Amino acid sequence: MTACLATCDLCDAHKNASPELFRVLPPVFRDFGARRTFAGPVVTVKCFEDNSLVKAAVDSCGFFDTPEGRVGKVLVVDGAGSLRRALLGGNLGAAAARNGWAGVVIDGCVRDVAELAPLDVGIRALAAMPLPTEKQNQGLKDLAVQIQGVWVNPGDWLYADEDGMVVSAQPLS
Ligand SMILES: O=C([O-])CC(=O)C(=O)O
Repeated sequence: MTACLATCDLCDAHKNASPELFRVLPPVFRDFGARRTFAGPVVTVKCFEDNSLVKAAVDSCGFFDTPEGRVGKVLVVDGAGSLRRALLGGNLGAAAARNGWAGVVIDGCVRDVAELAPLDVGIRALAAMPLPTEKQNQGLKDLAVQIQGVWVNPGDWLYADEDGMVVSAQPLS
């Protein structure tokens, strides 16, 4: 299991680090899953009101095994902050939990809030929106994305807890 470090402690230790190494996401995300604290290496998707690649990601294996134990990954979705469509709902959230993802962070919306609430996976998004997307296989994956103005790169480490979310170019200890 990945150690979940307190974001406040990480900020105390790294607040003067260069933004290439350490970034803090703006405090505009709501918590929708049962896992309030999560951390892991980042995988990215960029899409606009089309969650085809979000579905493909959460349907795939969300972890890898190391000699120190299992490491769950964090899917970071640049949805351009759209409040018009939901990029993840109960089915995709359940897939993320089942496939061992540590968390899903969406710069956009989710739906099926009651179904997401008990899932053992971190889920952060801007808001709830009942409208789904049209899946038309549009989007990009494994690229640097901007989440609320903050760069997040594939392979960065994301740490989330009740105080917020931080991103580091290296795993932190
Ligand atoms: O499939 C979708 O577009 C989102 C959804 O409703 C779900 O994950 O259950």
